[in-house]
Amino acid sequence: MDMQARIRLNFEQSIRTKQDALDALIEPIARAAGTMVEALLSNHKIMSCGNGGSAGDAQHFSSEMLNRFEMERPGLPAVALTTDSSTLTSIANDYAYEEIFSKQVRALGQSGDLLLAISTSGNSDNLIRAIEAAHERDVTVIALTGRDGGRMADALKGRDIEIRVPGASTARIQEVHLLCIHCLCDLVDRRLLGVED
Ligand SMILES: O=C(CO)[C@@H](O)[C@H](O)[C@H](O)[C@H](O)COP(=O)(O)O
Ligand SMILES: [Zn+2]
Repeated sequence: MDMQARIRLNFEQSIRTKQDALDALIEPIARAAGTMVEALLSNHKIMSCGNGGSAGDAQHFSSEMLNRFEMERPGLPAVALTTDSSTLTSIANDYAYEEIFSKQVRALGQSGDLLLAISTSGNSDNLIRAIEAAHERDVTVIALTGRDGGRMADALKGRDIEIRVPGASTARIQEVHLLCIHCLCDLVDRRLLGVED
């Protein structure tokens, strides 16, 4: 396959994955946005985490909360657990890589806060541990997953929400995760600012 055909295929697969996800994800995204608005209005914060590209997504989300998305508004309380290299390396070095997020959730998480946990496979151990730590702290989890939801889907409980992208390719799932994150930011802004349409 030549390069141009390959590019066309990537675009087409990305479009198809988004199209397939639309009907399945409208309801959980709306519910997750409602949960975020409720938490933010009660002065709670949103922590976020993920590995690799999903670490970038976690930071993408927190920057749009802390700074702004598309509308002018005060910054909102969010913290990406993926950014402090001293904390990440010391936890991984002294304990285990699996603990890099859970230890931060135990230190920072307070009852009523939220954790946005992002994984395409749903099987990353450090995210499973972060979810367990969130439950210990009465922190509700919003999970962006893919494939069959993996072990993360099984770890969720109570008011937790899973936004599971139907698909098998990590890259394509990540592309839909970013769209979900932008939907969440858009809905949060509109609800907080009272924009009707
Ligand atoms: O961005 C990509 C692939 O597109 C990679 O960096 C990918 O995020 C990494 O392999 C992650 O470790 C995958 O973790 P997960 O999505 O299965 O939790
Ligand atoms: Zn990637």
